[in-house]
Amino acid sequence: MTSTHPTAQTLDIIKLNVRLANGRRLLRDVSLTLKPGEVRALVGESGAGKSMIGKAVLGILPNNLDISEGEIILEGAHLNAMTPSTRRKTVAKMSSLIPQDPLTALNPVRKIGPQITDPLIRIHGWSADRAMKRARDLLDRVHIRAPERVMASYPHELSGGMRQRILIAAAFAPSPRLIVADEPTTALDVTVQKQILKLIRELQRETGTAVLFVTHDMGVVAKISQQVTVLFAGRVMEDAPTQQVFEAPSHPYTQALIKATPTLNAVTKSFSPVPAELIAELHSDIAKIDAAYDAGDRA
Ligand SMILES: Nc1ncnc2c1ncn2[C@@H]1O[C@H](COP(=O)(O)OP(=O)(O)OP(=O)(O)O)[C@@H](O)[C@H]1O
Repeated sequence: MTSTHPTAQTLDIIKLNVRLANGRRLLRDVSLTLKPGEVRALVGESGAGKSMIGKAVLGILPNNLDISEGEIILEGAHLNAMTPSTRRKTVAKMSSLIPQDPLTALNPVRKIGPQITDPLIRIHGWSADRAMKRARDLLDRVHIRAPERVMASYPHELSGGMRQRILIAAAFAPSPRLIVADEPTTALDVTVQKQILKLIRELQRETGTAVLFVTHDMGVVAKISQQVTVLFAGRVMEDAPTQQVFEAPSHPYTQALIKATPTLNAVTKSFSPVPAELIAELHSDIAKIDAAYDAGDRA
């Protein structure tokens, strides 16, 4: 049977490498897929390259970093083959970001309303009325009381939890195919974190939007995702269904991450940090892989 779609995936990342100008690789042959309606967690400790994958997909890598090799295919569109301006428009139409820090993500001198409606009008070509109605509906859906009053407020007049709800509403408003959620609960209080996670999960299920969910917390992985990519130093250590990862983690680093998560081990209180010897061993393996890769480049 032939399909009219060039790919059945929402997102396909194939052997993605990101380098610094001096040649040092920060992402190393990262491959992953995201099916429509799926949540894939990207998990690993600080510096693993989780955010960088999200930024590479959205085309917002810092200027000093380059995609040196690999493919990013969003809804069948080969992003790396596009001109920067076509790429920007394609990504803006198909995807949204829920950022880590809601305060810096919002413009402090603009009211909330236009910050939600402007992209709907500018990028998606909606009428002002349609955009206003959608903003009101979504604010209501994320449990913001008095949406009209909130839309007329400035970001500093609202709590951190409310600001993050607003960004969740804004991300879901255009019904994107993909949402990148970059540690969306890290900057919030623990009780607010739980509510925000629940909200993202509910909206994701209702809308069927595929989500790439960046987190350092295996407890969050267990709650939100169906698939997991475990990263260490810009390299995929394990890629498997979430349930399988918790029942039978195959990589020692995944096993160590699970043991190191207090919320997963709250009953036994037997959590322990990722062993330094394991980290050293993984770094040494990666140095060998990099040397072989660079030798291949020079050959
Ligand atoms: N603009 C940059 N220039 C140089 N190195 C960078 C730059 N941005 C990130 N890095 C490095 O790339 C690696 C991956 O960074 P990234 O932010 O993706 O990590 P992360 O897994 O999201 O960690 P965290 O949870 O701390 O944000 C890190 O070693 C980081 O220091």
